[in-house]
Amino acid sequence: MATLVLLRHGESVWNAEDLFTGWVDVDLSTKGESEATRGGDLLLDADITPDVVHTSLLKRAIRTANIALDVADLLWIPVKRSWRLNERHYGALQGKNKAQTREEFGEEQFMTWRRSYDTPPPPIKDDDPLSQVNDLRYAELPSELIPRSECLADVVDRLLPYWYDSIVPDLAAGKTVLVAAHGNSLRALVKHLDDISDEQIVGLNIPTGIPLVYELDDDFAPLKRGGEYLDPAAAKAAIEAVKNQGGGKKPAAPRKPEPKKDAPKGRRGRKK
Ligand SMILES: O=C(O)[C@@H](CO)OP(=O)(O)O
Repeated sequence: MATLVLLRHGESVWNAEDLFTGWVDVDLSTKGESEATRGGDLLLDADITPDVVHTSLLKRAIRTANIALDVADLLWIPVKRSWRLNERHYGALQGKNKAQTREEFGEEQFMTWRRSYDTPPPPIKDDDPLSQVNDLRYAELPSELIPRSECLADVVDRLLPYWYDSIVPDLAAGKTVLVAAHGNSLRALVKHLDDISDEQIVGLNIPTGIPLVYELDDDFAPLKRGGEYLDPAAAKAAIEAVKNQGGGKKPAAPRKPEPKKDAPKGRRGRKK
């Protein structure tokens, strides 16, 4: 048996402004820092002591992990970072306001870009100031691996090699693993862990800053599907808030007005 803790970063300054973020490296808001602190408190209260932390290359996840681990006096544990845990690349939508995008393109297109499994937003151009092609932290990645836009299926494809090659070996060694990442990279991981269908994953949202704990069996499958949030009531409310970003399903106020293959099924910790 192994313990896996998933932690979405605390609220970022762009979450607070309702902007599509993706690979843009924005910082935590003050509220996000408090959420990260509470994440650390929740780990302490639950007596969960991570042995190793895996983060993306983006500071909102890195700082969330640091703040939470500092609370637990665990800043010293080994850390591994990978672009494969980054947020979904939001393509040309990066930096755009969600509510305005919804208003401009309509609810259906907005939700297709935001939550459909296999439709990526329009690609970002390489000369766009919000493109990551010239970002130093990806300098060793072949240019074709740097996304210009991603749907969730793309995230599953790029995340799973890291799951198998880096996270599973830590779990197999009996370590309690903390993964500090992002709404959509964690949705991709949860889809894999809980074997959620392409249709069902559309409705799954991950709240900021609340640890989600999975106990895994010897095949790295969850003993309890969906795991357990350390503060279930707060998680429920926060999930609704994520769902409703950009105006959600609420009626609009009167104002101006190629398929990807899913991850192969089977044992979750084994390469197929
Ligand atoms: O903007 C983003 O990068 C993500 C996460 O904040 O947003 P969404 O929940 O709309 O996919």
